[in-house]
Amino acid sequence: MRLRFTKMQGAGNDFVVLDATAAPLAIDARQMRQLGDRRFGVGADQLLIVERSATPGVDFRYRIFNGASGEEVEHCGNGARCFARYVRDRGLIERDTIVVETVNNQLVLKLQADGRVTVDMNRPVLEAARVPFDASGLRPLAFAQQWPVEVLGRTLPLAVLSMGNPHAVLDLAAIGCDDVDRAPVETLGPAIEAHARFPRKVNAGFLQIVDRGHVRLRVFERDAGETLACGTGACAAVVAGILAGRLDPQVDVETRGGLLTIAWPGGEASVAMTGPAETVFEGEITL
Ligand SMILES: N[C@@H](CCC[C@H](N)C(=O)O)C(=O)O
Repeated sequence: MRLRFTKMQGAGNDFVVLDATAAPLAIDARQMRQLGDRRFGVGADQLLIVERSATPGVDFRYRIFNGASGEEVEHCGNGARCFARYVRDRGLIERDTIVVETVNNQLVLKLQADGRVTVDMNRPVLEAARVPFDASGLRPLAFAQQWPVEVLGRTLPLAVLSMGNPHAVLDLAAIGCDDVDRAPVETLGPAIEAHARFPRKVNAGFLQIVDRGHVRLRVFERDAGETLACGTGACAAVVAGILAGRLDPQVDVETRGGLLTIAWPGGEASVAMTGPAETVFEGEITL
């Protein structure tokens, strides 16, 4: 099968985007992995399939797959911004405000005059069971979403929450690390990702708080390894920092691939994420 694709990136988190708005696309997990493969395919952290939506008031549906596993996932913040740029640049919609549904959510996206995209990421889910996180036998730490979790022989205070997909955030101050570049992402990342308390695995965030409005973040993503940025991970880290009383309601998140701005007033309010989204190249591949 020959397939046209668009390669995009949002803060260095990269995507292969496929257009299924005119006709359905039948791609299996093996073909997904081939598209995601950086040597035998195009190469991407995630693959996005754009479809029309049948739901009244919703413009599109977009599906997200991790490139390394070919598994479908619930949410992708950087992907959402690239999706918005994609449908607008291709003339699939004329409006600057777009409503899209994912497998478990509806999102509202807004293209800004400066080229960035703002996504209403909905409210964070803090109930452990809904992350999902198995908290049996554990007592929460000072904040309801923070749990003492045994990882590689040490107890880590992990903030556990869902942004539609599962996240565990480690404030590096808790392990005496003051520079995210020296965080033990390669060792703790895979151990947290596959920890038995997360039945659907988890994205592991490593947070350095610079000041109340500025953090640095690395994320070891579920089924993707460390990426240059993770949009849902940035939202999860800021929510965790705000709930811990360590961050203001608006925070600049410095990732290895670029800057994301996250705002959350707290409570039942939505998290807003603003950041870049760009097309890198287009092409055709035989699968
Ligand atoms: N890069 C993403 C998240 C992609 C999905 C994640 N790996 C998962 O399995 O949940 C983002 O920008 O949010």
